[in-house]
Amino acid sequence: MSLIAAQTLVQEAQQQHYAIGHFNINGLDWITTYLQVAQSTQTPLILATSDRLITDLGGFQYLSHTVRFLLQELHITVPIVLHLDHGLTKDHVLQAIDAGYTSVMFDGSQLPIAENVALTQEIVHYAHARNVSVEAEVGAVGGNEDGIINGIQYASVQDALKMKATGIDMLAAALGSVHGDYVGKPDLNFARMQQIAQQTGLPLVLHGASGIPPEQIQTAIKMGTAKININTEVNYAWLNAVRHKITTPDVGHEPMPVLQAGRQGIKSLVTQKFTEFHVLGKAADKGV
Ligand SMILES: O=C(O)C[C@@H](O)[C@H](O)C(=O)COP(=O)(O)O
Ligand SMILES: [Zn+2]
Repeated sequence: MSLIAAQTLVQEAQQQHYAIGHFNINGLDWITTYLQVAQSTQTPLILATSDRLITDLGGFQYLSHTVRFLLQELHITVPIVLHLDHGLTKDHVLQAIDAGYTSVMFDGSQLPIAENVALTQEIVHYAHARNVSVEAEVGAVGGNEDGIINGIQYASVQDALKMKATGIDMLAAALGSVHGDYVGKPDLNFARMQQIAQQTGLPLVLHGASGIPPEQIQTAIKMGTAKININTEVNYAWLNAVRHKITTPDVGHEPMPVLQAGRQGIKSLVTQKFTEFHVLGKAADKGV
């Protein structure tokens, strides 16, 4: 199957109360493992590359060609989206589209809302003419820097409605989630999430989902969250598995057993998240 855009996947997920897993790529092992888990469990998947890592990962063209090649090579038949995560500039977003990405996020969360909306509008025109889905952000997801959480700005209903008018396909409404490790408990504003979901009707995206307890994930899904972004927890799963393997006495000098342990760590975590998001097996349900 070739790559697809995200809009039908997230709309179906929103209607049927499950969420599509968005998993970030941190190297070739992440791509192959994500694809293998998706295929073996018959689960649709969003493969995401964060703009901040594009150069280190080889660039848009390399990533687009590699993913397309692997779809053929691994005989992938389940729906797969290639998504640009946290696109930093309009120029980068258009480059990703031109390289063959099937979904993009423009992250204008640091801009005044009028500028964020205006740039998103231009991106929507360009993307939709090429059947590429668009995600935008209102409010700002927080971050953990040196053990201090900062930068959280709760999204307002007014800003969400302004962003909906651009014609976006899904909305990252920042409501207290944090990228990376949480300090203390996540403090999500579910009342606001419900208002934004009801008044915009858009599938919502939950960023910074690593470390959010399963019961809060279930609440978010019930309220209309249809795409959930995970990076930190996958990377801990990989790191812990690699660390464990490397410190076994008989590890030897071959990298492959260590890399295989890392892949297994990724696989277990992704399978667990698919189950939590109620998306496991959804490609089989549809007879894809
Ligand atoms: O780390 C990145 O650049 C990608 C993440 O921001 C991703 O969009 C995300 O929201 C995952 O959050 P995490 O699970 O808390 O790392
Ligand atoms: Zn994010």
